[in-house]
Amino acid sequence: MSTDHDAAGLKASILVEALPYIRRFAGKIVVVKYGGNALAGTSEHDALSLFAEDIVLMRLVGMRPVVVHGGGPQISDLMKRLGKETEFVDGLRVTDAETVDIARMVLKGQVNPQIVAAINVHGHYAVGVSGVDGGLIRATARDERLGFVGDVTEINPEVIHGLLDDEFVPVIATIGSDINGQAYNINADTVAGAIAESLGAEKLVYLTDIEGLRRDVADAASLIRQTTADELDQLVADGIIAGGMIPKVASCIHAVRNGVGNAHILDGRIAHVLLLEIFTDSGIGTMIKGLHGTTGLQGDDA
Ligand SMILES: Nc1ncnc2c1ncn2[C@@H]1O[C@H](COP(=O)(O)OP(=O)(O)O)[C@@H](O)[C@H]1O
Ligand SMILES: CC(=O)N[C@@H](CCC(=O)OP(=O)(O)O)C(=O)O
Repeated sequence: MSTDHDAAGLKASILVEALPYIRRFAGKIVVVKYGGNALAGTSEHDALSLFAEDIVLMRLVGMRPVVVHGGGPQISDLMKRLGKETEFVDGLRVTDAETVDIARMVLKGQVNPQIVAAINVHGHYAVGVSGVDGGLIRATARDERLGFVGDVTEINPEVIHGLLDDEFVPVIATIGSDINGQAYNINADTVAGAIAESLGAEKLVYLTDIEGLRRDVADAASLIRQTTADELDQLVADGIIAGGMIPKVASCIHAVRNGVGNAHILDGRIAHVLLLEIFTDSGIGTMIKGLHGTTGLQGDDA
């Protein structure tokens, strides 16, 4: 009997703890980058279902989530099946004409509808778009040695505002185009940051395959719970941020210096990690504090 009461009390206290955050974040835009690795976790279907539940819950309590997704491992899989070699330079996939077609097929044809469908199990919430739709992402070639890898030159967020105003959850595949209609393959981390800035998002959240930033990649105990753009500049200069973490951290630094409230790096493999970050006092993962951001950390400006 008393255990039943304890369990019920715990459930109630979790809901009560969420209340101030539900109030605070009502109407706020949260850009969530869902990496291909998070999607390709041990149990793909379960990981995606849990993620979809979090997005739907955020939307139902009045937040305005925007999903930007990757699909790197999935592009590599198809390339392998087609007998094509994959080559990365500084974390970016060397993209010839055939590879940009493959990237477009995988991102807009496979990963995007998978995420949209998982969200829409719960109702008619999600709409998938690519950066080509509504001229959302204008891009230009980054470096001719990388082929059709794009740098974002401009974000035209009208199509996203339209979807948000109609209460949809935009799900964005990161293919952009130049003024001549040429498609480019763009790193999803970079796009998420640029979109968060253009929307003046309250939060930019990266879901990845590690619990957050570490001072020493090999030491789980060195997790950084809260940091600033200035401190991150130093960690980058010291070579502590490496590999696939570099574009995430660069985007977080840029975003919090350009109007985004806070940025977060979280472990997408943890069940309901988004809810744990947004709706609990303790938060989770690494938070990069912006100038205007509010935090979920106890004793802060809650
Ligand atoms: N300082 C650091 N703290 C945490 N992870 C780091 C750090 N430096 C490099 N990494 C690496 O970055 C990886 C996440 O980047 P990546 O594999 O590209 O993720 P995703 O596929 O989700 O975009 C981690 O698994 C980790 O190995
Ligand atoms: C230019 C470039 O490298 N583009 C990425 C786009 C997908 C992506 O970024 O996916 P993740 O977030 O899952 O890594 C690629 O081709 O893999």
